[in-house]
Amino acid sequence: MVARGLTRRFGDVIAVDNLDLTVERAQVYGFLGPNGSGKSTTIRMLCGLLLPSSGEIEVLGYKIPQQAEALKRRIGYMTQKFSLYDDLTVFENLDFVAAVHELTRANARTRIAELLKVYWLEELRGQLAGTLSGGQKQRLALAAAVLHKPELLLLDEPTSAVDPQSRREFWDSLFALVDAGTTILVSTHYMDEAERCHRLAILDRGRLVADGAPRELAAALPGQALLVECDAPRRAQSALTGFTGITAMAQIGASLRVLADGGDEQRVRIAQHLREAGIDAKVEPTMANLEDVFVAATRRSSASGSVAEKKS
Ligand SMILES: Nc1ncnc2c1ncn2[C@@H]1O[C@H](COP(=O)(O)OP(=O)(O)OP(=O)(O)O)[C@@H](O)[C@H]1O
Repeated sequence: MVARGLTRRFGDVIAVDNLDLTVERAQVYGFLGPNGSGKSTTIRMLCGLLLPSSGEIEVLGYKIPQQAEALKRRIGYMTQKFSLYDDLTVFENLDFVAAVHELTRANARTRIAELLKVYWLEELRGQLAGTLSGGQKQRLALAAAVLHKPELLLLDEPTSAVDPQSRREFWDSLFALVDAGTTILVSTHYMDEAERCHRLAILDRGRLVADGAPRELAAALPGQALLVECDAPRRAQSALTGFTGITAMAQIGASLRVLADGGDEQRVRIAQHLREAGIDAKVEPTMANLEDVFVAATRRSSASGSVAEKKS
């Protein structure tokens, strides 16, 4: 999948701003971004549900939106909102989806039996979908989305309504699909899910602010992540507020995680500043994680956005 200069405006709002993306086959490609950053709008354009204002998209060899109808037969789409019928049973929902995809009766029965087994739905086959738990609904929705064996699966925040155990099981199912050759595009708010993607695009206010493999992104983080250990992390945080070269701070349990520009001299300056404020603290470098990458990328983008706004 390749997108170049992908842009979508809604009136004055630029929901997606000049996005360039390349997604290889049989990978999980993630979109990570805050609310309103353009994840859903991007996914909807990539699967031909929404027209771009400008830009070019090619998915599985089809030009989108011109050949969107042909593409639709080869993709599956699942959103955070449960979009099946509450008053049909698990089996009836899958049977309905099989009819939409025009499977023969015999093929539908074989495929549904397979899906009920793979997604642990056999015992629930006669239960009304509306009475399923969040995790069960999501397994049913995934079964429905892959019923026609799509080559590409687009998932828009599929795990936002389920517990951590169900999320883990859901991701196991995604990797099983990838092993079978499916390409998966998934948007998420969760850092642990983002870490599991082969590659990741970080969006902020419609713009691509970073992309790459999660580990590469963490390794390429400009500046450094520091851990401040002391008796009074809240006091340390307020002492460091406004300190030049600090991008972000967050209290993690009894310590303070600091994202700072520069190298070791900056770490020493921070330790010195805390000492002068009467706080006895150990300031040590720590491994950057994806949350650091996310915070640094979105802060950088806000800073450049405000410069652009001032200029205009
Ligand atoms: N149909 C629409 N009409 C007008 N504005 C829209 C429409 N769809 C999206 N937007 C706007 O476009 C921007 C991006 O929204 P989008 O839903 O793509 O973000 P998102 O990253 O998926 O957010 P969330 O995580 O909250 O789902 C927002 O400012 C939103 O209000």
